[in-house]
Amino acid sequence: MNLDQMQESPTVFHAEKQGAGMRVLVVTAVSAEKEAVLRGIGDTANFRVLAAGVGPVAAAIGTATALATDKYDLVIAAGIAGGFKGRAELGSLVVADEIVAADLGAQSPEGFLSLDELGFGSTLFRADGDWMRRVVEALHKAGLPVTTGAVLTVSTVTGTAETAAELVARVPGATAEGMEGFGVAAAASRCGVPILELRAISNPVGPRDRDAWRISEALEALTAASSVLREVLT
Ligand SMILES: O=C(O)c1cccc(C(=O)CC[C@H]2O[C@@H](n3cnc4c(=O)[nH]cnc43)[C@H](O)[C@@H]2O)c1
Repeated sequence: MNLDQMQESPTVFHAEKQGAGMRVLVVTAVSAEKEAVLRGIGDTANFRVLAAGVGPVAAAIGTATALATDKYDLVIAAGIAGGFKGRAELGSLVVADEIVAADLGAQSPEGFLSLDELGFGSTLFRADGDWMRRVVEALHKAGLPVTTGAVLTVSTVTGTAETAAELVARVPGATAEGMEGFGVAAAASRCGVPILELRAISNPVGPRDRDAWRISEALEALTAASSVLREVLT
C-alpha cells in the first residue's frame, strides 16, 4: 500500500443542515469526560458523544470511524486539560483557536524541528472561526470563565517546568495542553467537517503533582460548558 492509499478518506456522509437540527459529534478521551458532557447536553438527539480513548491515535481512529458511519456538521474535541501558567486557570474553560501537535517532529542539537520544518506536512489545524465565536460568546454570556488560544496536543503529559517553557517558546499562543485534539482534528479535516476543541482545566502544565489535579472541578466546568453547547448548537 502506498502513502496515497494509506491516506485515502473514509466514505463520508455530510449532513445538509447548518442550523437547528445539525448533527454534532463530541469526542472525549475517557468515559468520565463523556458522562460530564452528557450531563450538560441532556437528552439531545442531535449530539453523539464518544469516548475514543487517550491520545491522538485513539482519538483519530474513533473520530474517523464515527464520521464514516454517520453524518455530522461539526466535530468537537472535548475534555479536561492542563492549563499554561498565567493563561488558563484551574476550573476555567479554553476554546481552541488553533489545535497544534506540539511534539510531532524531530529533536536536533539546534532544537526541536516540527513536521512543517521537516517538510512532512502541518502540525496545525484552525478551529472553525464562526462556531468558535458563537460558542465563546455564549459561554461568556452564561458567566463561565473562558479564554481562547492554542490548545496543544502532546503524546506525553508535560511534567517539568523546562518542558512547559519549551512548549511556550515553540508555540507562543499555547494556552492549554491535552492529548487528543490534533487526532480528532486530523480525522475531521480529512472528512471536510468543521472542528472545535473545548477544554476544562484540571491541572497546571508543569512539574507533575497528581494531588494538585482538580478533576471533579474540571468535569463540572465541562458539564456547564456542554449545557451551553446544547443551547448554541440546537
Ligand atoms: O482519574 C480520573 O477520575 C479521571 C477522570 C477524567 C479524566 C482523567 C484523565 O486522566 C484523562 C486523561 C486526559 O486528560 C487530558 N489531560 C489533562 N491534563 C493534561 C495535561 O496536563 N497534559 C496533557 N493532557 C492532559 C488528556 O487529554 C488525557 O486524555 C482521569
